[in-house]
Amino acid sequence: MALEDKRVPVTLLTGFLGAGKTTLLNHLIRDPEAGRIAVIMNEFGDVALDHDLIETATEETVLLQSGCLCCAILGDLAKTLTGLQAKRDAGEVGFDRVVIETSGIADPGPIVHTLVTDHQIARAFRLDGVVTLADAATGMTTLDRQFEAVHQAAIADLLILTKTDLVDPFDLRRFETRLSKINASAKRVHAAHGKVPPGMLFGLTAMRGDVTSAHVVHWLGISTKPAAEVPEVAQVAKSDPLAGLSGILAKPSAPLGFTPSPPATNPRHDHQISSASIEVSDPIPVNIFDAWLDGLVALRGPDILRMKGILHVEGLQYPFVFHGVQHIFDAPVPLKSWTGADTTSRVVVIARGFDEAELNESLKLLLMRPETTPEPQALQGGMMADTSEYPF
Ligand SMILES: Nc1nc2c(ncn2[C@@H]2O[C@H](COP(=O)(O)OP(=O)(O)OP(=O)(O)O)[C@@H](O)[C@H]2O)c(=O)[nH]1
Repeated sequence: MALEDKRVPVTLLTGFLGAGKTTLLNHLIRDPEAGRIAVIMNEFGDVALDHDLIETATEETVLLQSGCLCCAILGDLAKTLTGLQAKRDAGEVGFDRVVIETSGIADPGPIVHTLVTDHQIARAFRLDGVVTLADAATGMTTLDRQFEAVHQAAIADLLILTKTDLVDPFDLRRFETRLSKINASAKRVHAAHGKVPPGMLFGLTAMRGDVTSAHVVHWLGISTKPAAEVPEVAQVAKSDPLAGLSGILAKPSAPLGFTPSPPATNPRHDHQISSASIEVSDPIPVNIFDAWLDGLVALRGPDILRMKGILHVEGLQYPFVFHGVQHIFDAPVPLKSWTGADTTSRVVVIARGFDEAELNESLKLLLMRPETTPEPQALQGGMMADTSEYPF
């Protein structure tokens, strides 16, 4: 039976300058179906305009000003969240969830890191999803010019296209295609002037112990085709599974065949973004997964915009869902109530500066099988070493 996660869900609402975040938020907080929401807003610059534009339907609206949330005032976010929690515990305010509206130029990565790694925050709050608004009218140019906008799209669980009324269907399709190349796993919807049913914005990640397999597959956004049916993957699985593994592992300077990141020559274009996914039908030995992950993170950590997946580990009865941004991972969540015979692991990676073939090749390492696999509990270090107990 899965333990109920009682922490307050936090939605990160991001999107480039003028994408329509405040417009959407105004609709949201007026919608009775959205429940009680505490809003944290961040504006970059001296004039706190958005704060004035937000109607006072929420019990608690906090403005974080004079700096960008993703850099200068990350510490303020931690203080604000813990302050909100203290007021809630004291019965001074009531809210069931928090929405953080980032400034338009914020890189959402560091904010996600803070939500996940700050122990005080993570005790009371959990990331419920990243919602990114993409302006269909100006989005193409913004993606060309601003890497923050590319990262905002890449990290999203849900992409909301705004201002679709201002573009013709052909341009809209081109924009959608571009977004799908940056982040194939995010669901995409259109919103006219910020009108989105609240239910669509919430419960986006599968980082909860009580999720269903359908929810996980939806969150990962990849097909449910078994690995054996994917010709390229099946071929690798059948070739000598250990060929190269020990050799690769014996070369710590280039573990698992990854090459160190080349210096970014033009970080402002999303053609440097690639994504890849894999499905592995049989449980993965924990040391294979740890070796793959360690190698990827050690050499290419800063380039990993997002990684998520469900993992069936050899020797464990139930799978885990995991989620990482760059080298930082949420505590993996064991799905103890998982039922059914499906043991397919699914992993999705969105990265910068990778050749897509290289990314696919690295994922195929998850199909390798050593002759003997240590018990998961016996392993030291690595992601799985910390996951034997549900932390909440
Ligand atoms: N035509 C059209 N305009 C929209 C739509 N959504 C929002 N807008 C307008 O876009 C402008 C910017 O919207 P905001 O909600 O302030 O955008 P924001 O993302 O909060 O902006 P920043 O805080 O500056 O980053 C406003 O004038 C909105 O009325 C839409 O679907 N269609």
